Amino acid sequence: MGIKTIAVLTSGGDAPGMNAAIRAVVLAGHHYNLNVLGYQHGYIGLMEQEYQPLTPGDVYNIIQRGGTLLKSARCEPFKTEAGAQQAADNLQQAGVDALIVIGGDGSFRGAEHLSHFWDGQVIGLPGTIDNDVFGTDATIGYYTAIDTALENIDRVRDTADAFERIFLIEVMGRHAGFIGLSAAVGSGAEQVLLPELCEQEQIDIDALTRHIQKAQKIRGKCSYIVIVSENLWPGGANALAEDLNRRTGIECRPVILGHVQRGGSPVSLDRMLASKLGAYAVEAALAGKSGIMLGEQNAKVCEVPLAQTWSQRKPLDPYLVRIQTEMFDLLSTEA
Ligand SMILES: Nc1ncnc2c1ncn2[C@@H]1O[C@H](COP(=O)(O)OP(=O)(O)OP(=O)(O)O)[C@@H](O)[C@H]1O
Ligand SMILES: O=P(O)(O)OC[C@H]1O[C@](O)(CO)[C@@H](O)[C@@H]1O
Repeated sequence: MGIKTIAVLTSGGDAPGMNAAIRAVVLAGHHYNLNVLGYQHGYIGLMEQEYQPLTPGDVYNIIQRGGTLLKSARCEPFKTEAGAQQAADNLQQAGVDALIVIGGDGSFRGAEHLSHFWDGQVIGLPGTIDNDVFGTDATIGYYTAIDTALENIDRVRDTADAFERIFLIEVMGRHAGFIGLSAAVGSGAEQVLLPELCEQEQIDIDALTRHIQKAQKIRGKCSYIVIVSENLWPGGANALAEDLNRRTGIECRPVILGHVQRGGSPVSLDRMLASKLGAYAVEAALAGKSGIMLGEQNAKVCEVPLAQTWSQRKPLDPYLVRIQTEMFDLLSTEA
Protein backbone atom coordinates (compact mmCIF):
# COMPACT_ATOMS: atom_id res chain seq x y z
CA MET A 1 0.00 0.00 0.00
CA GLY A 2 1.45 3.34 -1.05
CA ILE A 3 1.89 6.28 1.25
CA LYS A 4 -0.62 9.12 1.25
CA THR A 5 0.57 11.69 3.76
CA ILE A 6 3.99 13.07 4.49
CA ALA A 7 4.97 15.61 7.11
CA VAL A 8 7.93 17.96 7.35
CA LEU A 9 9.49 19.94 10.21
CA THR A 10 12.56 22.06 10.87
CA SER A 11 14.48 21.56 14.12
CA GLY A 12 17.56 22.92 15.92
CA GLY A 13 19.34 26.05 14.72
CA ASP A 14 17.62 27.49 11.68
CA ALA A 15 19.72 27.68 8.54
CA PRO A 16 19.37 29.61 5.27
CA GLY A 17 17.89 27.22 2.72
CA MET A 18 15.49 25.51 5.11
CA ASN A 19 12.65 27.30 3.32
CA ALA A 20 13.95 26.11 -0.03
CA ALA A 21 13.95 22.55 1.33
CA ILE A 22 10.39 22.86 2.66
CA ARG A 23 9.31 24.24 -0.71
CA ALA A 24 10.92 21.32 -2.52
CA VAL A 25 9.16 18.80 -0.27
CA VAL A 26 5.80 20.49 -0.82
CA LEU A 27 6.19 20.80 -4.59
CA ALA A 28 7.43 17.22 -4.99
CA GLY A 29 4.65 15.98 -2.68
CA HIS A 30 2.10 17.84 -4.80
CA HIS A 31 3.62 16.35 -7.95
CA TYR A 32 3.04 12.86 -6.54
CA ASN A 33 -0.47 13.65 -5.22
CA LEU A 34 0.54 13.34 -1.57
CA ASN A 35 -0.92 15.31 1.33
CA VAL A 36 1.84 17.36 2.90
CA LEU A 37 1.63 18.54 6.51
CA GLY A 38 3.99 21.09 8.03
CA TYR A 39 4.69 20.71 11.75
CA GLN A 40 5.71 23.91 13.50
CA HIS A 41 8.45 24.55 16.06
CA GLY A 42 10.38 21.35 15.49
CA TYR A 43 9.62 18.51 17.89
CA ILE A 44 7.46 20.80 20.02
CA GLY A 45 4.99 20.81 17.13
CA LEU A 46 4.93 17.00 17.10
CA MET A 47 4.28 16.85 20.82
CA GLU A 48 1.59 19.51 20.73
CA GLN A 49 -0.02 18.48 17.44
CA GLU A 50 0.74 21.87 15.90
CA TYR A 51 0.52 21.38 12.16
CA GLN A 52 -1.05 22.71 9.01
CA PRO A 53 -1.54 21.30 5.50
CA LEU A 54 0.97 22.77 3.06
CA THR A 55 0.09 23.42 -0.57
CA PRO A 56 2.17 24.93 -3.38
CA GLY A 57 0.55 28.31 -2.61
CA ASP A 58 2.01 28.21 0.92
CA VAL A 59 5.56 27.91 -0.38
CA TYR A 60 5.28 30.47 -3.15
CA ASN A 61 8.01 33.12 -2.92
CA ILE A 62 9.97 31.56 -0.06
CA ILE A 63 12.94 29.98 -1.83
CA GLN A 64 15.02 33.12 -1.30
CA ARG A 65 14.07 33.68 2.35
CA GLY A 66 16.23 32.94 5.37
CA GLY A 67 14.78 31.48 8.58
CA THR A 68 12.05 28.86 8.33
CA LEU A 69 8.39 29.17 7.48
CA LEU A 70 7.72 26.32 9.93
CA LYS A 71 9.71 27.96 12.76
CA SER A 72 12.32 26.00 14.63
CA ALA A 73 13.00 25.07 18.23
CA ARG A 74 15.01 22.93 20.59
CA CYS A 75 12.79 20.66 22.66
CA GLU A 76 14.11 18.90 25.78
CA PRO A 77 10.86 17.06 26.72
CA PHE A 78 10.91 15.25 23.37
CA LYS A 79 14.06 13.43 24.45
CA THR A 80 12.10 11.45 27.03
CA GLU A 81 10.15 8.27 26.27
CA ALA A 82 6.91 9.98 27.17
CA GLY A 83 7.72 12.88 24.85
CA ALA A 84 8.47 10.66 21.87
CA GLN A 85 5.42 8.48 22.59
CA GLN A 86 3.22 11.56 22.59
CA ALA A 87 4.72 12.65 19.26
CA ALA A 88 4.21 9.15 17.83
CA ASP A 89 0.56 9.07 18.93
CA ASN A 90 0.00 12.48 17.34
CA LEU A 91 1.58 11.42 14.04
CA GLN A 92 -0.58 8.30 14.04
CA GLN A 93 -3.68 10.36 14.71
CA ALA A 94 -2.84 12.78 11.87
CA GLY A 95 -2.41 9.83 9.50
CA VAL A 96 1.22 10.63 8.69
CA ASP A 97 3.07 7.89 6.80
CA ALA A 98 6.48 9.54 6.52
CA LEU A 99 8.20 12.36 8.41
CA ILE A 100 10.96 14.50 6.90
CA VAL A 101 13.14 16.16 9.53
CA ILE A 102 15.30 19.09 8.42
CA GLY A 103 17.95 19.81 11.05
CA GLY A 104 21.35 18.96 12.45
CA ASP A 105 22.78 15.88 14.13
CA GLY A 106 20.75 16.49 17.31
CA SER A 107 17.57 16.54 15.27
CA PHE A 108 18.60 13.24 13.67
CA ARG A 109 19.11 11.70 17.10
CA GLY A 110 15.58 12.89 17.75
CA ALA A 111 14.34 11.24 14.54
CA GLU A 112 15.96 7.95 15.50
CA HIS A 113 14.50 8.21 19.02
CA LEU A 114 11.05 8.75 17.51
CA SER A 115 11.39 5.67 15.31
CA HIS A 116 11.43 3.49 18.45
CA PHE A 117 7.89 4.62 19.18
CA TRP A 118 6.43 5.15 15.71
CA ASP A 119 6.09 2.79 12.73
CA GLY A 120 6.16 5.49 10.06
CA GLN A 121 9.12 6.29 7.83
CA VAL A 122 11.68 8.85 8.99
CA ILE A 123 13.99 10.72 6.63
CA GLY A 124 16.51 13.42 7.60
CA LEU A 125 17.78 16.35 5.55
CA PRO A 126 20.93 18.06 6.83
CA GLY A 127 20.05 21.67 7.68
CA THR A 128 22.51 23.54 9.90
CA ILE A 129 25.07 26.27 9.34
CA ASP A 130 27.67 24.26 11.28
CA ASN A 131 28.24 21.60 8.57
CA ASP A 132 29.03 19.16 11.38
CA VAL A 133 26.96 16.27 10.04
CA PHE A 134 28.81 13.16 8.92
CA GLY A 135 27.90 11.69 5.53
CA THR A 136 27.33 14.82 3.48
CA ASP A 137 29.88 17.16 1.97
CA ALA A 138 27.79 20.15 2.98
CA THR A 139 24.71 20.91 5.00
CA ILE A 140 21.95 23.27 3.88
CA GLY A 141 22.89 26.75 5.20
CA TYR A 142 26.62 26.24 5.48
CA TYR A 143 27.60 28.04 2.27
CA THR A 144 25.48 31.06 3.12
CA ALA A 145 26.97 31.24 6.62
CA ILE A 146 30.49 31.26 5.16
CA ASP A 147 29.59 34.09 2.79
CA THR A 148 28.01 36.08 5.61
CA ALA A 149 31.06 35.57 7.80
CA LEU A 150 33.38 36.59 4.97
CA GLU A 151 31.44 39.72 4.13
CA ASN A 152 31.71 40.84 7.73
CA ILE A 153 35.33 39.81 8.22
CA ASP A 154 36.28 41.80 5.10
CA ARG A 155 34.71 44.87 6.69
CA VAL A 156 36.65 44.33 9.88
CA ARG A 157 39.82 43.96 7.83
CA ASP A 158 39.31 47.44 6.35
CA THR A 159 39.31 49.11 9.73
CA ALA A 160 41.96 46.74 11.13
CA ASP A 161 44.22 47.73 8.27
CA ALA A 162 43.55 51.45 8.67
CA PHE A 163 44.47 51.33 12.38
CA GLU A 164 46.96 48.47 12.11
CA ARG A 165 45.07 46.64 14.81
CA ILE A 166 44.66 43.05 15.92
CA PHE A 167 41.15 41.61 15.85
CA LEU A 168 39.78 38.39 17.29
CA ILE A 169 36.71 37.41 15.27
CA GLU A 170 34.52 34.73 16.82
CA VAL A 171 32.49 32.58 14.45
CA MET A 172 29.81 29.97 15.15
CA GLY A 173 30.15 26.21 14.73
CA ARG A 174 29.22 24.81 18.14
CA HIS A 175 32.10 22.29 18.47
CA ALA A 176 33.15 22.11 14.83
CA GLY A 177 35.53 24.31 12.86
CA PHE A 178 34.01 24.20 9.37
CA ILE A 179 32.80 27.80 9.33
CA GLY A 180 36.01 28.92 11.06
CA LEU A 181 38.33 27.21 8.59
CA SER A 182 36.47 28.43 5.50
CA ALA A 183 36.23 31.93 6.94
CA ALA A 184 39.95 31.98 7.67
CA VAL A 185 41.00 30.70 4.25
CA GLY A 186 38.49 32.93 2.46
CA SER A 187 39.43 36.09 4.33
CA GLY A 188 43.19 35.58 4.42
CA ALA A 189 43.22 35.61 8.21
CA GLU A 190 46.64 35.45 9.87
CA GLN A 191 45.59 32.88 12.46
CA VAL A 192 42.78 30.40 12.97
CA LEU A 193 41.77 28.69 16.21
CA LEU A 194 39.46 25.72 15.73
CA PRO A 195 38.37 22.90 18.06
CA GLU A 196 39.85 20.29 15.71
CA LEU A 197 43.24 22.01 15.75
CA CYS A 198 43.48 22.79 19.45
CA GLU A 199 44.67 20.22 21.94
CA GLN A 200 41.66 19.16 24.05
CA GLU A 201 39.72 21.98 22.40
CA GLN A 202 41.72 24.52 24.42
CA ILE A 203 43.47 27.56 22.98
CA ASP A 204 47.22 27.71 23.59
CA ILE A 205 47.43 31.39 24.47
CA ASP A 206 51.25 31.30 24.55
CA ALA A 207 51.42 29.99 20.98
CA LEU A 208 48.95 32.66 19.89
CA THR A 209 51.07 35.33 21.60
CA ARG A 210 54.23 34.08 19.90
CA HIS A 211 52.52 34.16 16.51
CA ILE A 212 51.29 37.73 16.97
CA GLN A 213 54.68 38.88 18.25
CA LYS A 214 56.43 37.26 15.30
CA ALA A 215 54.09 39.04 12.89
CA GLN A 216 54.83 42.34 14.56
CA LYS A 217 58.58 41.68 14.53
CA ILE A 218 58.59 40.86 10.83
CA ARG A 219 56.02 43.31 9.55
CA GLY A 220 56.03 46.04 12.15
CA LYS A 221 52.67 47.43 13.13
CA CYS A 222 50.13 45.69 10.92
CA SER A 223 46.59 44.43 10.82
CA TYR A 224 46.28 40.87 12.11
CA ILE A 225 43.10 38.83 12.14
CA VAL A 226 42.46 35.77 14.25
CA ILE A 227 39.40 33.68 13.44
CA VAL A 228 38.33 31.85 16.57
CA SER A 229 35.57 29.28 16.87
CA GLU A 230 32.99 29.76 19.60
CA ASN A 231 33.25 27.64 22.76
CA LEU A 232 37.03 27.52 22.68
CA TRP A 233 37.72 30.00 25.48
CA PRO A 234 35.67 30.51 28.64
CA GLY A 235 33.85 33.80 28.11
CA GLY A 236 34.46 33.73 24.34
CA ALA A 237 36.33 36.30 22.26
CA ASN A 238 35.67 39.15 24.72
CA ALA A 239 37.34 37.28 27.56
CA LEU A 240 40.13 36.02 25.30
CA ALA A 241 40.94 39.60 24.25
CA GLU A 242 41.04 40.69 27.89
CA ASP A 243 43.15 37.71 28.97
CA LEU A 244 45.58 38.25 26.13
CA ASN A 245 45.94 41.89 27.10
CA ARG A 246 46.37 41.12 30.80
CA ARG A 247 48.90 38.34 30.27
CA THR A 248 50.95 39.73 27.41
CA GLY A 249 50.08 43.40 26.98
CA ILE A 250 48.85 42.63 23.45
CA GLU A 251 45.87 44.79 22.66
CA CYS A 252 43.18 43.40 20.40
CA ARG A 253 39.56 44.09 19.62
CA PRO A 254 37.01 41.26 19.82
CA VAL A 255 34.17 40.91 17.30
CA ILE A 256 31.49 38.27 17.78
CA LEU A 257 29.67 37.56 14.54
CA GLY A 258 27.01 35.52 16.34
CA HIS A 259 23.55 35.00 14.93
CA VAL A 260 24.07 37.18 11.85
CA GLN A 261 25.64 34.00 10.48
CA ARG A 262 22.29 32.21 10.75
CA GLY A 263 20.24 34.71 8.76
CA GLY A 264 20.01 36.07 5.26
CA SER A 265 18.98 34.93 1.84
CA PRO A 266 20.47 31.52 0.97
CA VAL A 267 23.25 31.56 -1.63
CA SER A 268 22.83 29.55 -4.82
CA LEU A 269 24.63 26.44 -3.52
CA ASP A 270 22.31 26.20 -0.53
CA ARG A 271 19.22 26.68 -2.70
CA MET A 272 20.36 23.95 -5.10
CA LEU A 273 21.24 21.52 -2.31
CA ALA A 274 17.96 22.17 -0.49
CA SER A 275 15.88 21.80 -3.65
CA LYS A 276 17.60 18.58 -4.66
CA LEU A 277 17.44 16.95 -1.23
CA GLY A 278 13.88 18.08 -0.55
CA ALA A 279 12.57 16.53 -3.77
CA TYR A 280 14.69 13.40 -3.29
CA ALA A 281 13.29 12.97 0.23
CA VAL A 282 9.78 12.66 -1.17
CA GLU A 283 10.89 10.11 -3.75
CA ALA A 284 12.78 8.18 -1.07
CA ALA A 285 9.64 8.14 1.08
CA LEU A 286 7.60 6.86 -1.87
CA ALA A 287 10.22 4.15 -2.37
CA GLY A 288 9.62 3.02 1.22
CA LYS A 289 12.97 4.21 2.61
CA SER A 290 13.36 5.06 6.27
CA GLY A 291 16.01 5.64 8.95
CA ILE A 292 18.27 7.54 6.57
CA MET A 293 19.62 11.01 6.03
CA LEU A 294 19.93 12.25 2.48
CA GLY A 295 23.14 14.11 1.79
CA GLU A 296 25.38 14.94 -1.10
CA GLN A 297 28.82 13.50 -1.78
CA ASN A 298 30.80 14.56 -4.83
CA ALA A 299 27.72 16.27 -6.27
CA LYS A 300 25.60 13.11 -6.02
CA VAL A 301 22.73 12.58 -3.63
CA CYS A 302 23.54 9.83 -1.14
CA GLU A 303 21.71 7.91 1.57
CA VAL A 304 23.34 7.61 4.99
CA PRO A 305 21.99 5.59 7.95
CA LEU A 306 20.79 8.13 10.51
CA ALA A 307 22.99 6.78 13.32
CA GLN A 308 26.13 7.31 11.25
CA THR A 309 25.43 11.03 10.98
CA TRP A 310 26.26 11.63 14.62
CA SER A 311 28.31 8.60 15.64
CA GLN A 312 31.11 9.47 13.23
CA ARG A 313 32.94 12.76 13.43
CA LYS A 314 33.16 14.59 10.14
CA PRO A 315 36.73 15.67 9.50
CA LEU A 316 37.82 19.07 8.24
CA ASP A 317 39.28 19.08 4.74
CA PRO A 318 42.95 18.32 5.53
CA TYR A 319 44.16 20.16 2.45
CA LEU A 320 42.36 23.35 3.48
CA VAL A 321 43.88 22.98 6.94
CA ARG A 322 47.33 22.54 5.45
CA ILE A 323 47.20 25.55 3.16
CA GLN A 324 45.84 27.79 5.93
CA THR A 325 48.24 26.69 8.64
CA GLU A 326 51.36 25.94 6.57
CA MET A 327 51.47 27.24 3.01
CA PHE A 328 49.61 30.51 3.56
CA ASP A 329 51.11 31.18 6.97
CA LEU A 330 54.06 33.32 5.89
CA LEU A 331 55.15 33.54 9.50
CA SER A 332 55.78 29.81 9.59
CA THR A 333 58.50 30.19 6.92
CA GLU A 334 59.86 33.71 7.51
CA ALA A 335 62.74 33.96 9.95
N1 LIG B 1 19.73 12.44 22.03
C1 LIG B 1 18.55 12.93 21.62
N2 LIG B 1 17.43 12.19 21.76
C2 LIG B 1 16.24 12.66 21.34
N3 LIG B 1 16.07 13.87 20.79
C3 LIG B 1 17.12 14.66 20.64
C4 LIG B 1 18.43 14.23 21.04
N4 LIG B 1 19.31 15.21 20.75
C5 LIG B 1 18.59 16.21 20.22
N5 LIG B 1 17.27 15.88 20.14
C6 LIG B 1 16.17 16.72 19.65
O1 LIG B 1 16.57 17.49 18.54
C7 LIG B 1 16.47 18.89 18.85
C8 LIG B 1 17.52 19.66 18.11
O2 LIG B 1 18.82 19.21 18.49
P1 LIG B 1 20.02 20.25 18.65
O3 LIG B 1 19.60 21.35 19.56
O4 LIG B 1 21.21 19.45 19.04
O5 LIG B 1 20.17 20.91 17.22
P2 LIG B 1 20.68 20.28 15.86
O6 LIG B 1 19.59 19.55 15.19
O7 LIG B 1 21.95 19.54 16.10
O8 LIG B 1 20.91 21.59 14.99
P3 LIG B 1 22.03 22.72 15.18
O9 LIG B 1 23.31 22.03 15.49
O10 LIG B 1 22.06 23.42 13.87
O11 LIG B 1 21.54 23.62 16.25
C9 LIG B 1 16.60 18.93 20.37
O12 LIG B 1 16.07 20.09 20.94
C10 LIG B 1 15.79 17.69 20.77
O13 LIG B 1 14.41 17.96 20.68
O1 LIG C 1 20.66 30.05 18.82
P1 LIG C 1 21.12 29.15 19.90
O2 LIG C 1 20.06 28.23 20.37
O3 LIG C 1 21.83 29.88 20.98
O4 LIG C 1 22.21 28.17 19.26
C1 LIG C 1 23.47 28.57 18.88
C2 LIG C 1 24.13 27.40 18.20
O5 LIG C 1 23.37 27.08 17.05
C3 LIG C 1 24.20 27.14 15.90
O6 LIG C 1 24.02 28.41 15.34
C4 LIG C 1 23.77 26.12 14.89
O7 LIG C 1 23.97 24.87 15.42
C5 LIG C 1 25.62 26.93 16.43
O8 LIG C 1 26.58 27.40 15.54
C6 LIG C 1 25.53 27.66 17.74
O9 LIG C 1 26.45 27.13 18.68
